Amino acid sequence: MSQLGFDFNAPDFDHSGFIKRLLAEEKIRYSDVQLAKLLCNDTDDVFYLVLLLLRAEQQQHTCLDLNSLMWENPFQLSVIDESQPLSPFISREQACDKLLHHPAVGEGKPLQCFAHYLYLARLAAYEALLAQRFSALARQPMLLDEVRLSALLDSYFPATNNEIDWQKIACAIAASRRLSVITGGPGTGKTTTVTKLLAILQSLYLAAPLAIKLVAPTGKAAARLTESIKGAKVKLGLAPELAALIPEQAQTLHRLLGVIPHSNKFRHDQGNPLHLDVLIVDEASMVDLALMAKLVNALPENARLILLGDKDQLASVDTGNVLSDLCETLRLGEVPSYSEALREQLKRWCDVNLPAAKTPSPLVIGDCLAFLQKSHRFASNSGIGQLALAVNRNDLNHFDWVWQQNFADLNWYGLDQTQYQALIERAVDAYSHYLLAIQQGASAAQVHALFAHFRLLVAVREGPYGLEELNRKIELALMQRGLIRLTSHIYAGMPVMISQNDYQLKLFNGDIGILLPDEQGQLKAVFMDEGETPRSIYPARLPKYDVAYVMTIHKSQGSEFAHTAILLPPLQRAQIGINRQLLYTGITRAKQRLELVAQPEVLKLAMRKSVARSSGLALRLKV
Ligand SMILES: Nc1ncnc2c1ncn2[C@@H]1O[C@H](COP(=O)(O)OP(=O)(O)OP(=O)(O)O)[C@@H](O)[C@H]1O
Repeated sequence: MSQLGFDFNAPDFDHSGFIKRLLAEEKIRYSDVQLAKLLCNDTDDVFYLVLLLLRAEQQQHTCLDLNSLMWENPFQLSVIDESQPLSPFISREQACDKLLHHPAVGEGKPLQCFAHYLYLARLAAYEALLAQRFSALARQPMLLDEVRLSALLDSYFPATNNEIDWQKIACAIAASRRLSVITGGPGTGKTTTVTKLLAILQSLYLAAPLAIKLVAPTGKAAARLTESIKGAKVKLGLAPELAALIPEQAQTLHRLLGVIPHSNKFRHDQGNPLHLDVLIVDEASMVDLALMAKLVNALPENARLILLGDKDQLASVDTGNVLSDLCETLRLGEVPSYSEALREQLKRWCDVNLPAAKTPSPLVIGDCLAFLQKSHRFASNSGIGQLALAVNRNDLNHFDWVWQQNFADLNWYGLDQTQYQALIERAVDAYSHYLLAIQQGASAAQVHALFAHFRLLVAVREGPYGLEELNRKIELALMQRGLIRLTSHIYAGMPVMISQNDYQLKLFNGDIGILLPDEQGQLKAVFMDEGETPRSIYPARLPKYDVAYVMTIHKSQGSEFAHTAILLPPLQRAQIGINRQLLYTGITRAKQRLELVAQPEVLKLAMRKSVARSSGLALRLKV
């Protein structure tokens, strides 16, 4: 008997049968087997660990966490026949020992180990670089006029009551450090805080104003940041000379870094750093490990990096979970664990006495974190805000309470054929406004604004509850109402969402265009880019796209809609891909009205299921 209690990896273990079963159950891909064979000559423990690593990478984990691996059934095979082995390993100890002594593992080798994590070398290198740069930024001291900073903080955050002003604390932290992370849910004032921060920084360095750049991961998110900063500047009523020193125009990260066509490198890197003093990255939860590493690597010496985002949203589409890893120690309702030195500084600058941390922050970047927890967008009578809170905390009592309140901004319909059909009709009503505006000759900007008012969000692509089928059903219903003329596969008013980056055309995953006739009546896809200027492209030249009446919640990240509807599949189809972060992200896309079409059990299932991605970043950032 083995240490795992099963005699699976006996000398006569049927490797080819086991691999066939992994392929048949779609636990691995054929190409994974080929790659694993390249790295390991034998079908041994390390071979299977590589298969598991490749599987983890496809699920966007940065590494394979050997501590949380279910060694008895690591591939999560279904138990059909008791005599069929579920694990190729004799014991965890033996597998780990073989791994450490394997010729493909180690510094400069294709596989690397760090603590109890196994990596593909490329991802280990990104993670190590990021940890090293973040630590250096967090430790780099800054010269500061404390008296002036304190006076500026007081003028931008006048004391109102006895409550701790966390926005003021966030500003104090970000003004005094090279690295800061400001996280918070929707409407907690991240943009307002950062606008005040920029005003404070420019006031501190008035003699030589700072070069400030604003970026976001997608064009849509950059456009939103531009709008929010513009709005926040107006609300703050800044003196014109100071307002002029605060940029409004945000750009995409790719544009800032300078895309090189057909290359995964950027024009700006360590050898050719960016020209800036302060970089603000909004929607940082969407930035994957590789992009964040390349961004941080391209920062010039002495630059400040300020990351903004909601740590509880879905992680980036690609590998990693950087923002969430950085904010790992933050808990809703709790004061962050700041060092004694920072608490002293905050007392001097903000006149605030923060309680000593129960345990010191284990992270080097602990003093760089600011957590905004009070929503200023959603009043206590807003159902959207309360529902987001209940879901985020997985608080079923609060969830039930929310639905007893009959909030005006919240509707929940169950899921049956009638509700499904009614949702399509409501979507058609909502989309009729922008389509009628096209018929009346409205400008592209107006059409885009009307289209952006409403969106139907779904969890999946395929099947009756998925993006593709629902897009077709909405198109058909729009045609039946005479709102579109569906004579060919493209038509006036057709909304498209780009699903593949095209660096030449400067069209990026998530960009939204609407097909509109030009002066000659020729249909062109019109995009609004990050600014107000429309850009037209012949439909035939477009990279891969989806019709955009319906969007997956994943793709909706970084966007907001005044009116948002969410459709979730029934329980029997909801086991994969439905989780708390997905539901929370969907809910927080809604600004004024949210409707949910879902079974209660599915909402509760989503709340229970929190997903985490394996990564060693937090461990590398340990003090
Ligand atoms: N301290 C405050 N007191 C009153 N209103 C505030 C305060 N901070 C922010 N607001 C208002 O709350 C709203 C949301 O603020 P803001 O856009 O800065 O939040 P955000 O966290 O950036 O939101 P988003 O979810 O869009 O990222 C704005 O209307 C803003 O003016």
